[in-house]
Amino acid sequence: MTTSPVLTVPHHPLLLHKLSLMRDVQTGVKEFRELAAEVSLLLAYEAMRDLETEPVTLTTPLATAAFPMLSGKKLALVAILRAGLVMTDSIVRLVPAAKVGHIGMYRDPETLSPVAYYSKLPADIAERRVFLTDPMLATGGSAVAAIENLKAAGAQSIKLMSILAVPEGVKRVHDAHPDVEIVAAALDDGLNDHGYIMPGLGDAGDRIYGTK
Ligand SMILES: O=P(O)(O)OC[C@H]1O[C@H](OP(=O)(O)OP(=O)(O)O)[C@H](O)[C@@H]1O
Ligand SMILES: O=c1cc[nH]c(=O)[nH]1
Ligand SMILES: [Mg+2]
Repeated sequence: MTTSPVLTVPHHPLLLHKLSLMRDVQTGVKEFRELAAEVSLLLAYEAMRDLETEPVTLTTPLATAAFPMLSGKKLALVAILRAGLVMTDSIVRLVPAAKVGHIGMYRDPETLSPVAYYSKLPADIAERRVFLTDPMLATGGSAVAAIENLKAAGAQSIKLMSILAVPEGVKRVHDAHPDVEIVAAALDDGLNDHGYIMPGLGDAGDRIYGTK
């Protein structure tokens, strides 16, 4: 059976409002970082909608009955550095038993190709559902390289969580990895001549960490 690649854009008012504040050039580092963390939680709510549960018998103060608890594969959150870090740092509060991996990668400003400089992943990543985080899915080069890294390490179930995506980035990821579902807060128009998402929010890493 073949299935179509999945892109999910939740269109939730809270998510869109916070994303609009992130886009505003007047928003400073502290507020941008806080908003990125909040948007990440809302994205995780959507991305983790299909986590498995099983009934577990519990006793409330009034009755004993079966209630849903998470079951199935354990989770791994993997950040593409730097900008993905703010997302995993936030989401891990929702799923504190998740293991956290890091893939260091920056995009060469001339070629727009990803340059990998670090990788540390959970040893049992093959047995975990992986949520890969990077706020910006632009050309898609970084995400495709990170997914290749994850699959080479054995990962079998991967979802990509991005705050902003553009159609060319989504297509590049899905052409290379049709099994990877993408969850994004918004799908913007496209890329400018420097590979930046338009209208976008600028350089996510620089806005999170106050660098230039
Ligand atoms: O889809 P792509 O065209 O590959 O671009 C997206 C990448 O660019 C940004 O990282 P950046 O290179 O700025 O690194 P940083 O997070 O360290 O700032 C962003 O966080 C993605 O990783
Ligand atoms: O718009 C963009 C594109 C790539 N990386 C960013 O941080 N922003
Ligand atoms: Mg950057």
